[in-house]
Amino acid sequence: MNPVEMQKVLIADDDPVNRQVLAELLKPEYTVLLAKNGEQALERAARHTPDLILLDVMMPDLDGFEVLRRLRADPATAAIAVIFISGLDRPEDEANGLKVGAADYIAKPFNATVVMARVALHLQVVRQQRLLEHLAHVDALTGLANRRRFDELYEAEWQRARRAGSPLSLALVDVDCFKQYNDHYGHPAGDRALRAVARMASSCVRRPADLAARYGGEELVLLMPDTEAAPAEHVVQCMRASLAAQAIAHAASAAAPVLTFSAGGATLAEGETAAELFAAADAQLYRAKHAGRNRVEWRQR
Ligand SMILES: Nc1nc2c(ncn2[C@@H]2O[C@H](COP(=O)(O)OP(=O)(O)OP(=O)(O)O)[C@@H](O)[C@H]2O)c(=O)[nH]1
Repeated sequence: MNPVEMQKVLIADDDPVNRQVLAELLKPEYTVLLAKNGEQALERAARHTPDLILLDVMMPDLDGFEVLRRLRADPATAAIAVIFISGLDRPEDEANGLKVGAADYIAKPFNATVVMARVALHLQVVRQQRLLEHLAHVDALTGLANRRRFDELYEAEWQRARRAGSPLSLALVDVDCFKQYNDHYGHPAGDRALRAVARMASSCVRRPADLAARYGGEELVLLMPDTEAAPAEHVVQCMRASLAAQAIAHAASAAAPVLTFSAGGATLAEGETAAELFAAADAQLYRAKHAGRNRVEWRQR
């Protein structure tokens, strides 16, 4: 396996011998990170977001239980799987470890084969969870974020913009005469055309915080936090120019002989709700359609 694809395991144990034994065991298959106390474990977990933490229960200062509690309290580390490794081997210790949220509990002295098998099992679960999360957030046809993902992020970004007083821009992009495109070229060609528009969106929406999502059938939405109206409109114009450069024939379009889209945008105004901003962008899209399509309309302040 390519090392960049290796899953990351953090070993947190105050005993250097244990750390070394576990590290030697795991290194051939995983990227191994080490922490010699609870504070270091929290710091490394926040910085590297490992896929799994092997966490010693009895450590000076912060013990494993407290480390787990703090991991869960921080949204950035809350979902990381934790396996306790502990010298406490009574059934009630094990039950307690599982009760506070560990995925598993391994008593010392541990058996290397069992440790490897359990680590592999839990990392497999982590992989499957990630895959499910990915599938739940991605539109299968275009590979863009789906509407569910947009709805989640839109609400969060709107809250953030209101709190920080930062700009937030939103654009709705709707392919022109797409019904006619499907009718003329067939549904599979329509799907390919939608993918092409989605590629334009991904290549023009470049900032890490930006989001291009498929909102519905032939409609995309672009969410651009910390972006004023002019640069946001520029992104949409970039998309329009990129699509024009592709010159995908659309013989049945009333707008142009090639595939085009109309877009409407707005930038968050003082006191505006998320729903109002969305409605404002939608109203601009309506204007763009009614002014002849193949254009971008942006709400003026
Ligand atoms: N190929 C394909 N077509 C889709 C998909 N989703 C929606 N559509 C089609 O997109 C078309 C949208 O049609 P309308 O809402 O009438 O809009 P339009 O023809 O683009 O007209 P204007 O927006 O006014 O330019 C419908 O024919 C849908 O069947 C999809 O995933 N693939």
